[in-house]
Amino acid sequence: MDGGAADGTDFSAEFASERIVAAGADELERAAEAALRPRRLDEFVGQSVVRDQLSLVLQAALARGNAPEHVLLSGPPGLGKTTLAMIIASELGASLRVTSGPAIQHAGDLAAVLSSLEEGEVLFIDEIHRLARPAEELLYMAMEDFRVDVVVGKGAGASAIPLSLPPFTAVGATTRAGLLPAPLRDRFGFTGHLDFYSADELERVLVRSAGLLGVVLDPDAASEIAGRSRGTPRIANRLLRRVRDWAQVRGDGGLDLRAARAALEVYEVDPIGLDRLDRAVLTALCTRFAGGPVGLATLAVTVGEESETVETVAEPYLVREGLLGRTPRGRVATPAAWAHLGLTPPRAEGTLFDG
Ligand SMILES: Nc1ncnc2c1ncn2[C@@H]1O[C@H](COP(=O)(O)OP(=O)(O)OP(=O)(O)O)[C@@H](O)[C@H]1O
Repeated sequence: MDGGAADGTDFSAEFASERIVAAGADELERAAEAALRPRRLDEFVGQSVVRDQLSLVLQAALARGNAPEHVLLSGPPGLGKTTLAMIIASELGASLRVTSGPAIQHAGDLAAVLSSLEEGEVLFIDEIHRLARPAEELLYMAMEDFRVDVVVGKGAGASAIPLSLPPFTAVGATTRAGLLPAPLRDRFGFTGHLDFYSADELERVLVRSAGLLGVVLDPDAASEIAGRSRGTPRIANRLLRRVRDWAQVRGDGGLDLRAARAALEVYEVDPIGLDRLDRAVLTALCTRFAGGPVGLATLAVTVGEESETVETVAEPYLVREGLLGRTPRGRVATPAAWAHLGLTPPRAEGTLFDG
């Protein structure tokens, strides 16, 4: 995953993969997730707008007996893009081919995948914003004209042989829709943007997952875990597995409120989903710098982290939750940050004699 925050929004999980509240997942976790994936659109919780729109696109295509238009799914990691791609294929009764931007090094790699597609297949390209330029250009042509030029030979003797492709549906997923070049974006007939889930939706995700894991989750435990899951089903499912561990090893096996709170305390995930690093940043900002403004580099040194880690791992969620502000003069703690830490902000100068 990429690291920078060129557009001010960063969904990177590069540094975050070991955190319990990381939005990204490693291979091992993806295997655990597979069992919890909804298989049909009506099992997919939340995202009602995208779900409804997608359902229309798919039903219309099925009724016409055509492959549907290409679909672009955008949004932060862990919100269900891969799951939706799998659902699209299964709703269409089509098989799914999976690849990703980073896996395609050369245009030839993509040409090989495209030329082996069968009619109606769904081609899922994860992290599509990371495709190399020549592959991207090949993809435009394939998506628009169902054709690729296969280059035979090398140098001056090379020639391009046009090869027509059967109709297929490309499903692209990206965490950074803004990074997609317009010509590529324009080739998608339908774009769905996934947003963070409400606590209520996450509770439904958790209850469903608990059922699949064969455990009973008390409603107040579901609500407790949902509140700490940062709007992200992947995090909710991960916390659920940790609570299940706690209940099995230290509790009586029941997934109740006590087990949820105790387990999440062990993993240092606080009631609004902040972890140790998030809290260290906020605490330093409030107690060492009187709430700021303070420069990123100084703040990072104070918590013993790289600036990039603080910026890409901790800050996006703190900003999203309205706990930290990024100003031209540096980082500032908001009144909500002081309140969350149970601290009283120093009285601002000029308000001393107010009232
Ligand atoms: N709407 C949903 N309902 C139920 N479970 C969901 C939903 N969305 C995601 N999940 C679960 O969350 C986990 C992560 O989802 P998924 O892999 O689809 O996310 P993603 O957006 O593709 O993430 P990434 O960009 O990191 O690949 C999966 O286990 C999936 O089952």
